[in-house]
Formats: sequence, structure tokens, C-alpha cells
Amino acid sequence: MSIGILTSGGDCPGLNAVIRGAVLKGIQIYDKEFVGFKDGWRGVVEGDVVPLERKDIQGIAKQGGTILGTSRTNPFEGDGGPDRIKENMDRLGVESLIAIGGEGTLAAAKRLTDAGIKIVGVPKTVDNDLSATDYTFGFDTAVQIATDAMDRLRTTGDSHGRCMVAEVMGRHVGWIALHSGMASGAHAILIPEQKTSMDQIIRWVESARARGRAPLVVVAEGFKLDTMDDAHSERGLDAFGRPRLGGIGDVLAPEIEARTGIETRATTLGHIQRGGTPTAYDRVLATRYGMAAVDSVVHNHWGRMVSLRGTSITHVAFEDALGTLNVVPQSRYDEAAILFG
Ligand SMILES: Nc1ncnc2c1ncn2[C@@H]1O[C@H](COP(=O)(O)OP(=O)(O)O)[C@@H](O)[C@H]1O
Ligand SMILES: O=P(O)(O)OC[C@H]1O[C@](O)(COP(=O)(O)O)[C@@H](O)[C@@H]1O
Ligand SMILES: [Mg+2]
Repeated sequence: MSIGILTSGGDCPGLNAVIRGAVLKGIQIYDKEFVGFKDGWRGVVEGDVVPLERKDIQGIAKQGGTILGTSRTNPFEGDGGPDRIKENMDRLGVESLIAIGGEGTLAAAKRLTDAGIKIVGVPKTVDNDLSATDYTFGFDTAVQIATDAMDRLRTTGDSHGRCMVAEVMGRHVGWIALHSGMASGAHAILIPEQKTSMDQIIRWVESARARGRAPLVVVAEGFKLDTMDDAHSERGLDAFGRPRLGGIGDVLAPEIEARTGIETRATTLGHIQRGGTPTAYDRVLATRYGMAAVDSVVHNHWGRMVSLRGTSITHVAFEDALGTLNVVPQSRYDEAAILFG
């Protein structure tokens, strides 16, 4: 009997390092065998597997994306459901699953665990919005990519004396904006947790300009002005029916230019933040998660997700991992805001 691995939901750098960590430890220490399910829950529902032997995971820790593919398939929709999945697993000789994904994937994993399927979870979120773990892999890489981009925006902004607006990911939480904004010396950081007025943004921009700086405004895609009920969305819905975000930077830039007279340009970093090689930190964290997930399988920790607390890897029940978002606390925002303007 083998262990099946799947990656589900939005991708991020480090997924392959989790797969490698799990397979290596499973083979070396526990004499286990693995298969990979293709494209998240789709592969589980359709019984679409690929081999995961040692040769298949060689050298992949540094590779972005996921060698297994990913999707936003709901395992309960269409022909899916626990009975179909159990049938597939029995036929393929798969005893248990390691599901690597965010809160959506883990919500599905919880329902399947409740139906008797043996699953352990590995948290994935580039936004860093899961509260049951201190950090997840992918976040550090996204912050580094965003910081590099902002360093570049600042030199071109300085040359032209322009205000630069940099839009980063962050649907519900502003961690990428907060960290990349602090790292790059932004003059304003706008996050979903803190509705802000246009007047306040203008004051920060004008204050930076008054000191002779080319203002840099960092905005998370989920940010709302105090006049907005919902985050800006103009790109339809994703596969799970949620509004696709993005474009708030393009809303703010002309308004800043009109109100300050400072020529303003907006740049949306988008999926660049989720692509390419993971940082060393993310590779190490992801590898440790993968190894811990195999420990969880061996110790029958079904319905639990591995998690980072301080520097130790531990595990928490899916239900405790799903309830609350890891929002930017007021104190962290206030600390960053000292640097605004
Ligand atoms: N409560 C749920 N029950 C079953 N499937 C779910 C549930 N919530 C999410 N999913 C499935 O898991 C997929 C992955 O979730 P999503 O939020 O897109 O990514 P992530 O796992 O990265 O958070 C969703 O597209 C959906 O099909
Ligand atoms: O373009 P996609 O794949 O629909 O994903 C976009 C969304 O995924 C995110 O990157 C979140 O990813 P995580 O699930 O990894 O936290 C959001 O910031 C963004 O709204
Ligand atoms: Mg999600």
C-alpha cells in the first residue's frame, strides 16, 4: 500500500520541496512507497496518478510550481465524493493521502476525513493567512520578489520624480504588503485589515514629496478605501466562484495624480510573486513540512495539519486550523505606520 500526495489550490514556490521531503523521508526512514495524484482533488476523484519514486523527486526542491499540477476541483462535486475516492484509492493500492493546500483544500480534506479517508495536511498559502501556523512556505519568496520589484520601482520613480503604486497579492490579509513595504521603505502600506481614506493616502504621498522623495505606495489587492464595501474586482470569478481581485493600484494611481499633481504610475506584480525558485528559507520549511507529514502518516495523525510554531514543527486538527484568518494585528500595522509619509 502506498501514500498518495496531492497539491491543490493556488500554487506557490516550495510545493516541490514538500513533495521531495515527504518522499525522501518516507523511503529512507519508513520504507514507504508513494504515488502523486495529478492536479489536486481532480486526480483523486478521477484516479489519475503518476509514480513518485526517488528518481522522480531528484533536484526538485529548488523548482517553482508543482510537478503534480494543481486545480481548484471540489472533490464533492460532479462524480466526486468519498465513495468514489475510496474506490479509487483501493484500486490503486493507496492507503492514505498527504494533501498540500490552503484553507480551501484543508476544508475539503476535513470533510473527506470525517467520511473515513485517511488524510494529513500540509499548509500552503502565499498570503500567509492561516492562523494555525506561524509561517507557510511561499510567503518568504513572495515578499523577496515584491521587495526586489519595489527597489526597482523606487529607482525609476526617483529618476522621474513620480509616485509609484505597487500592487501585491493579499486577498484577506496584508502580510506580503506589510513586509515588502517595510523592507523597501514604502511611504504608505494599504492592507485589507485597515480601511483608509483617500485623504489620508494623499497626506502620506504629499509628506514624502515635501521631503524630496518619490513616493512609493504599496497596496494589497484586497485593500478597501473607506468608501468601498468590497475589494476591487473587475476580472470575473475564479473556479471556486470567488471574485478575482486585482486592479486597485490602477484605481488609486489616477486619483493620487489628480489630487496631488504628482505624476503617478501603478504596477501590479500579480503572479510573478508566486512563480520561480523558492528562497532558502522556504525550501527548508517546505522540506521539514514534508518530512513531518510522513511522520504524521506513520503515527496515524489523520485529520491533522503540520504546523510551524516558533522553530518547531508540530501539528493541529483541521477544524482548529480552519476557523480563523491570520490577520495583520493592529500593533504590527501601527509599528509600520510610524514609517509612513
Ligand atoms: N468546504 C469545502 N468543501 C469541499 N471542497 C472545498 C471546500 N472549500 C474549498 N474546497 C475546494 O478546495 C479547492 C481549493 O481551495 P482554494 O481556496 O482555491 O485553495 P487553497 O487550498 O489554496 O485555499 C477549492 O477550489 C474547492 O474546490
Ligand atoms: O490567480 P489565482 O490562482 O486565482 O489566485 C489568486 C489569489 O491567490 C492568492 O495568491 C492567495 O493564495 P494562497 O491561497 O496561497 O494564500 C491571492 O493573493 C490571490 O487573490
Ligand atoms: Mg484559499
